[in-house]
Parts: sequence; structure tokens; C-alpha cells
Amino acid sequence: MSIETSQRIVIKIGSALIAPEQDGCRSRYLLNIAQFIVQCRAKGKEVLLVSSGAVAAGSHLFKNKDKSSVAVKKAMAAAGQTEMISTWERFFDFPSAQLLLTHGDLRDRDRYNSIRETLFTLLEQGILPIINENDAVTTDELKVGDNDNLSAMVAAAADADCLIICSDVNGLYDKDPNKNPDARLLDTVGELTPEIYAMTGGPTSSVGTGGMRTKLQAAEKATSHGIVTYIVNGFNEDTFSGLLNGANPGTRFMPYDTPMQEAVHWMTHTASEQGELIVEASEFDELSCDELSCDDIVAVNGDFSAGETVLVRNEDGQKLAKANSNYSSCLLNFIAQQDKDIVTEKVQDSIGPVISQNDIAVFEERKS
Ligand SMILES: Nc1ncnc2c1ncn2[C@@H]1O[C@H](COP(=O)(O)OP(=O)(O)O)[C@@H](O)[C@H]1O
Ligand SMILES: N[C@@H](CCC(=O)OP(=O)(O)O)C(=O)O
Repeated sequence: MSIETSQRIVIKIGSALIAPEQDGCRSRYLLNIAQFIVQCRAKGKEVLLVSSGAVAAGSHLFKNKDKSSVAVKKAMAAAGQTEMISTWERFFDFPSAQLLLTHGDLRDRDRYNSIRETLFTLLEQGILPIINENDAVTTDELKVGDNDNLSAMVAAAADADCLIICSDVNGLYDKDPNKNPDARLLDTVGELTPEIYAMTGGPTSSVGTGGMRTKLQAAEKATSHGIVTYIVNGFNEDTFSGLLNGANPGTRFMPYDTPMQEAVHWMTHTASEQGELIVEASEFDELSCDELSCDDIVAVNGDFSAGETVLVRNEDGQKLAKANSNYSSCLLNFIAQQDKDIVTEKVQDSIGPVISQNDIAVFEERKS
């Protein structure tokens, strides 16, 4: 499996490639990447670009460079974003479009569908979408927090078949290569096991966010959607000629043989739970075959509104599913204190089940 057969490619660029000196944008590394995008398009492939670097590009404009201040960092992102986009635009003789997203946008099913519609329309028109997190407006509650995970969510939303994460190392090593000179590069990865996660650490550069761990999370999100994922070295010119020739210049993560359905993937990997429902069911089968009613619920944790996503666990703490709750936590707690036969029946007659069959993603072992 190589990018030769891929039709729709998401390329994610880390901050160190945009602003290697943290002193505004530099074209040194971007030229190779821009040429790669142009060549992919010339081969009839559709490309989306997820570009980090707003904070790194904007920091030189600030006298106060204290990135531990969230307010300063958000302002740097706002200022650096325009510089970053205009730097990219200089490389292309086709139009590009800017999309700034938060997790709050992606986890809302209506806004998610709206984002999909915009992406598809841009691609249809031959316009290059350039995407980043909307750092200027995010809060801890609303943010994805790193562009590796964002790129995988975008790849899933865009129905892409390939995700290329360009970093400052050659790929995934068995330990951090910046701290261990004897680290060994992994060529191909199938299942992302806890042992593989244990090989990774955080970023070592001063501009990176998340390090290799968030890249593995991104690979897991993407491969479970059937998207082949590469982690490659964006500093290296040969990376891009290699990819175009069908080679694997870094680490390749193989897509699931049986990808998750779109709605189940969104629920599992993009939506985030706002609370928990504890149920009696001990088996996945018990949960998947029926709609969940008030009588099945043993306890409710957290505060959530009707329509928000909840995690469903059994009494042993095992995670069974993620689902949209048709009831708020407040209503479920109220019902629990009432005479079940009278109140539950009445409420369920008017609202319906707590979770409907169409709004549940049951966790299961990876099918391959
Ligand atoms: N097992 C590993 N393999 C490769 N890199 C690793 C590993 N564990 C930690 N890292 C670190 O992850 C860094 C890349 O992540 P990051 O700094 O966030 O880059 P980017 O800006 O490209 O997202 C590498 O420079 C490396 O130091
Ligand atoms: N959204 C942030 C980048 C966040 C991020 O994940 O950075 P990186 O690890 O360099 O890909 C920015 O534009 O500065």
C-alpha cells in the first residue's frame, strides 16, 4: 500500500517546519512540501493541508514572549495565522481556503456535517483547504489541543484515504531518537498496541505540541477509518520524492481491513463524552441488541444535556460504548428518585429510550 493508489490526501505540517527559528515563517522547508502538493494535484489527487505554526510564526511580533500565558499564546496564534497563510499562498498558483476549527465544532454533529460539506465543496472546486485549530478562541473545554489529532479528525471528516504527518524525525522509533542515539526506526505498524504507545514520549523541540504520542493517537483514529497513515521527516527533501515514487520513507500505519462506519467512527474518535451512564449489562451483545431504557441505568455521573455524548460503562468499570443521550443527567437523576412504574413509563412514552440504536457506538476489538 502506497500513496500511488490514494486519491484524497491530508498532509499535516508541524510548527518546526514553518518557523524553524521561531522568528516568523521561513520557506526553507515549505518549498519541498509545496512542490509535493503541486505534484500530487498534477497526478489528479485531492489534497488538504493541516498546518501548525501559527504560534511559532507569530511569537516574533510580541515583546512579551511568555507562552505560559494562555492569553499571550492565543494572541500569538491570531497574529501568526495570517503570516502563515500568506506564506503558503505564495507557493501556489491555485486558490486556497482557510478553515479554523475547534473540538467544539467537530464534536457537534450538525457543525461536523457542515464542515464536511465545506471541505467537499472546496475540493470539488480545486481549492486547497488549509486547516488549523482556532487557537485564538479555544478554551480547555473546546480545544483538540494538538494538530496531529486534528489532522486525523479532518482526514476522517474529508473521507480521505491517506494521512501524511510531516515531523522533525524520520518516523516512529522504538524510543525517542533525540534522547537515544541507538533508537531503531519502525518501518510498518499494524495494530497500535499499548507496547507501541509505551515507546513514545513528548516533544523535544521548543515549538512542538504532543510529541510522538499524539501522532500515534492520530494514526489510530485514521487507520480505524481505513486511512493509511505515514509519519515522515518533513525536513528531508527525499521524503517527498520517495512518497511520490510509492516508497515508504518513514513509518507506515496500516489501515483496518474493516473500517468503522462513518457515524460510529465519529462517535468513537471525534465526539467526547460529557458524562457517564452506568448500566447492568456486562456483555457488548446485551447492549448492542436493544435500545437503552431508564430501567437499565444503575447510576449517572457528570452533568450533561439531552443530545450530548456519554460514556456507557458497566458496574465493573468496563467501557462498553459511547452514545448520544436523549435525556439530560438532571432528568435521569430525577427519574431515579421517583416511583419507576409510574414516572419512567410516562417519561419514556413521551421522550423515548435513553439511547437509541442509531446513536450508539459499541466498543469492540479491532477487526482485522
Ligand atoms: N518513539 C519516538 N519516536 C520518534 N520520536 C519521538 C518518540 N518519542 C518521542 N519523540 C519525539 O517526538 C518529537 C516530534 O513531535 P513534535 O515535537 O510534537 O513535532 P511536530 O511539531 O512535528 O508535531 C520528536 O522530535 C521526538 O523527540
Ligand atoms: N495550532 C498550533 C499548533 C499545535 C500543534 O499541534 O503543533 P505541532 O506539534 O507543531 O504540530 C499552532 O498553529 O501554533
